[in-house]
Amino acid sequence: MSLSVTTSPCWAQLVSTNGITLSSIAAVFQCFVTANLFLLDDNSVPDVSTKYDKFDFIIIGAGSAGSAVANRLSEVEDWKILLLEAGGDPPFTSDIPGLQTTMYGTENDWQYKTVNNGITSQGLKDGSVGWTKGKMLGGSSSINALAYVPGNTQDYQNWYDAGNEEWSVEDVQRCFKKFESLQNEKMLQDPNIKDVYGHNGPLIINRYNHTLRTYTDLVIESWDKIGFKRVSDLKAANFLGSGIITATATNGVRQSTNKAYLQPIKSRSNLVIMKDTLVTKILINDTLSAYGVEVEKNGRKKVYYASKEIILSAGSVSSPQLLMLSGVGPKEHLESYNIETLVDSPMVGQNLQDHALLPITIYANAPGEKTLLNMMSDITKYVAIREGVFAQSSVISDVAAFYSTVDDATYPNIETRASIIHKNSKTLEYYLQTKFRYNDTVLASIVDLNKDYALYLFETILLHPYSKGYISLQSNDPKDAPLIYANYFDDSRDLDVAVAGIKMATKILDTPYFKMIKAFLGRMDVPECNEYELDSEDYWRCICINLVTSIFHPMGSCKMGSDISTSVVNSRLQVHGVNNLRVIDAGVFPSTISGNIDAACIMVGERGSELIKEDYNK
Ligand SMILES: Cc1cc2nc3c(=O)[nH]c(=O)nc-3n(C[C@H](O)[C@H](O)[C@H](O)COP(=O)(O)OP(=O)(O)OC[C@H]3O[C@@H](n4cnc5c(N)ncnc54)[C@H](O)[C@@H]3O)c2cc1C
Repeated sequence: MSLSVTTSPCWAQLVSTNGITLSSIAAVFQCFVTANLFLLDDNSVPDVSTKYDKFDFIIIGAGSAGSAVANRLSEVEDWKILLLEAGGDPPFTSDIPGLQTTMYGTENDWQYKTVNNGITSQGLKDGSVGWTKGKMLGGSSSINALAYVPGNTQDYQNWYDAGNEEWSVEDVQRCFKKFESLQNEKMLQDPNIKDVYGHNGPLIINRYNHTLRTYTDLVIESWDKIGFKRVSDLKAANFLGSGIITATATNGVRQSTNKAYLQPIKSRSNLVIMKDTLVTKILINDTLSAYGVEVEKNGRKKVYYASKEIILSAGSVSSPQLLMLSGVGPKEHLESYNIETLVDSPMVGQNLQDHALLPITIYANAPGEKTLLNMMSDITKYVAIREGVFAQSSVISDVAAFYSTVDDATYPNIETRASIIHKNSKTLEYYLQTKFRYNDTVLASIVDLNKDYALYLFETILLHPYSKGYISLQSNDPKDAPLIYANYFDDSRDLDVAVAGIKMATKILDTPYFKMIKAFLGRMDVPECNEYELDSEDYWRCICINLVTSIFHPMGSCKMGSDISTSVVNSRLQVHGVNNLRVIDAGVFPSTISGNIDAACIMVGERGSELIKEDYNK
């Protein structure tokens, strides 16, 4: 194996002082990159400092939605567009699906944490939930877990029925198809699947050639037996049932919105992309019209002006923060930080929703252990042909079930994802630490059982929680992260749904495959829960309260709606009370989506761009 001879110093990085971790694996890849043994796509944009300070449109944030907006608006040749992004180029680990979690806690992550409320998530470090968010070109689409889930049509019917007339199901579906490019040959051969996807858009969607397909198929077969009916494609089945999720990846490489929307147009002469540029304030004049932004780049402050509009696409956490710092928000709150209130907009930062994640840990005697040699061959395989475990999302597999705790419902309220982890996994501890932040006791209880058994970690996700949180300022300094009050289980109905959903999912233990592999439920060591019988309702209530985390889907904090007392933007995404200012990101979702929300964010970027073009007859 020539790689092992020429790269022996690289292999030495594999075992760090903490054993083999995903970080040490990333270090091996880095070594190959440095030695020019591993060719990468160019995901960078040149670092410009433009001499111009006047543009037609300024877009704040080059994330999932903002990248789409930058691309679509700069199609109009006589518009000059400035795209401002606080982060830089994505690291090479962004391209490699299996190294996704190695970006958590780095400069490419905003590293937000929720405020510890002393009640929920007490089995996590500091009682606070990590809210990872991408800080780079492509935003969170460059760090996310790559699941492509456009949601159930009822989600968008709900938006429309709430009075948001620009968001009919037909318009929304047209916008999804506009950016999709399905490239899975098997799926394309089935007309029922082919027809529900777009084929000529910028974002490539495919399925993984998953290394654990034998096991994931058996999980789907088992779900089918407990009533989560197997479907041939989840989008075609309107995200009800179980099956394989498509991914924003192809041939082993992530397809972020940076790759899909920005790289192909980075040399457009009417578009300036400025990286490492933090927007600190939106400037609004006496007639309540937004006309510019203050930024900070390399410690220097500067102002840029927009003659037409400013588009805020900084994501659900930063967008409300920037609005408040700029004088648009709840008056009393702004006054408490000595910020002059230009528009008293009470809903800014309110209505925050997230998809809560609850774990189920099932152990079994298959799949077996991976050796060091297996792991070296995994790395070699990816470097050589972009296949194998690093060509697929970190630990989580690509199968999911969407179901309802209400009998015969056609609208799912739970998504469950299966992570299948080899016995005595070398990377499980790192994964649990970085993604879930479990405290040492909880962590040890999961990792210890995995020493002798494979782990089936089912992530139970609450799709439509009633609980709502909010975002408020910590100070009037734009560099201070805002305070995030997630309020998981604030509404007790959510706990009922979560426990009912988990009880439905654990029925999988009674299916033939799980019996064959002698599967059993493992106890997660949370002292408050240890008095309860395993798998009892009380046990699950206690686990849900103590171990609730996030699947990183904050939405709704700049809600779309008809008036300023109940929402932040109107149906055309214009900020109530301010001229020339729109929000286009996950913040505007008026209600939750049945699944992972990246696709919906990109769709919002596409639809928002259409609305802007309509307003200027372009
Ligand atoms: C770890 C993780 C895993 C996820 N997994 C999935 C998944 O598998 N499937 C799925 O569908 N969804 C997933 N999501 C969710 C999804 O990726 C996000 O909801 C979506 O990308 C959000 O899009 P957005 O445009 O609202 O914001 P973002 O994509 O977060 O973009 C906001 C951008 O604005 C920039 N910005 C913020 N503040 C400023 C400022 N003041 N000045 C300049 N720039 C600023 C940020 O750096 C960022 O680039 C995941 C998210 C995370 C974080």
